Amino acid sequence: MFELVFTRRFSMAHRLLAGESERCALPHGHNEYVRVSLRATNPGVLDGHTNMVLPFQRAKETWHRFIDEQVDHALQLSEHDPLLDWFGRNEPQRARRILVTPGDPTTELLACLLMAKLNAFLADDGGLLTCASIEIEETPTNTVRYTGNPFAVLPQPRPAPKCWWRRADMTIADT
Ligand SMILES: Nc1nc2c(c(=O)[nH]1)N=C([C@H](O)[C@H](O)COP(=O)(O)OP(=O)(O)OP(=O)(O)O)CN2
Repeated sequence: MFELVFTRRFSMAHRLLAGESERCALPHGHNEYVRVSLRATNPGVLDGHTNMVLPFQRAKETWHRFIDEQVDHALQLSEHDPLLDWFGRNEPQRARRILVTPGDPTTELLACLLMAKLNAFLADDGGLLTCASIEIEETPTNTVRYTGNPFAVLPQPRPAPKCWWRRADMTIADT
């Protein structure tokens, strides 16, 4: 079966409060790569004319716009992080650039949130493709890969329509 594989780079900052590492609890940044593999939902044969699963541009346009305009240079914070309140009170304009996660914004969580978001975009575009796997290279030495259904592992803190990763829009938070 064909897979269309697209890679995008983004910069981000986060901190992890619930784990054991004091180092990770201080805000810090990474330049990351996200690589997605897309499969046809109803695979067919090449037609002898266009010979495409789908034009690359159509398959990746909304996704790359989301990564470039919303994820790139966003600060990622847990919805329990007190820094969220600080930004809301002191820099409300910048608070809109915070990607808010259900619990600590680890690479595992981000991979599944982004996969769910991509699948929402693909479903909204006719459901011709679905994301089969995602990889996030957090650092040159650490990569997380997820294959399968992201909802099998994602927390569900609120009803589905109130979770930004389930909506086919450009939101990165629910507040
Ligand atoms: N399972 C996870 N463990 C860790 C995550 C994560 O998302 N999932 N994230 C971090 C921190 O973000 C940390 O900044 C990166 O990890 P670390 O291994 O400390 O990165 P290094 O660049 O220092 O890696 P080296 O290969 O040791 O140079 C921590 N853990």
